[in-house]
Amino acid sequence: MAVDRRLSHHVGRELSRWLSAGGPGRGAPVGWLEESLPVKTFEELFAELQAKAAAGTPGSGTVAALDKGVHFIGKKVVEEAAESWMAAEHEGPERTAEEISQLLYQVQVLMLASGLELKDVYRHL
Ligand SMILES: N=c1c2ncn([C@@H]3O[C@H](COP(=O)(O)OP(=O)(O)OP(=O)(O)O)[C@@H](O)[C@H]3O)c2ncn1[C@@H]1O[C@H](COP(=O)(O)O)[C@@H](O)[C@H]1O
Repeated sequence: MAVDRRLSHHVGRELSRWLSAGGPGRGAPVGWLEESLPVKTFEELFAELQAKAAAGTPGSGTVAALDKGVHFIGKKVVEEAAESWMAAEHEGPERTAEEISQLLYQVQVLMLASGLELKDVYRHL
């Protein structure tokens, strides 16, 4: 079930990005979709999550997670860290990258739940 939900989240996110990028184009070359997908950086994702948290955006998984609190979010961080580790050992680089992206997302949600901004963390790097 976890894999189904993750796949559905991934497909939905990619479809939404594809539509934002203009959807199907006449004569689009093979591979156009993959190559035209915008890349979301760590900073851009954090700004997006901050804005959703501040607005209490309806339907946002981030807002729902923040409502559940640090204990719930902390467990998600540990879950995604373990899945990243397992993917790195057994599932190859593509799956590892996917799991790490989810780990980075959950870490950002934990930062928001803790009242931290990027600069608060960056100064320790
Ligand atoms: N990168 C992510 C991302 N990675 C994981 N998740 C969610 O984090 C949750 C936990 O992921 P799992 O795959 O572990 O979930 P699960 O185990 O299948 O299910 P449960 O643990 O929830 O039962 C799921 O609900 C995922 O959908 C994410 N949710 C959002 N983002 C990004 O955050 C942005 C804002 O999202 P919203 O706040 O939902 O609009 C999006 O545009 C995305 O870019």
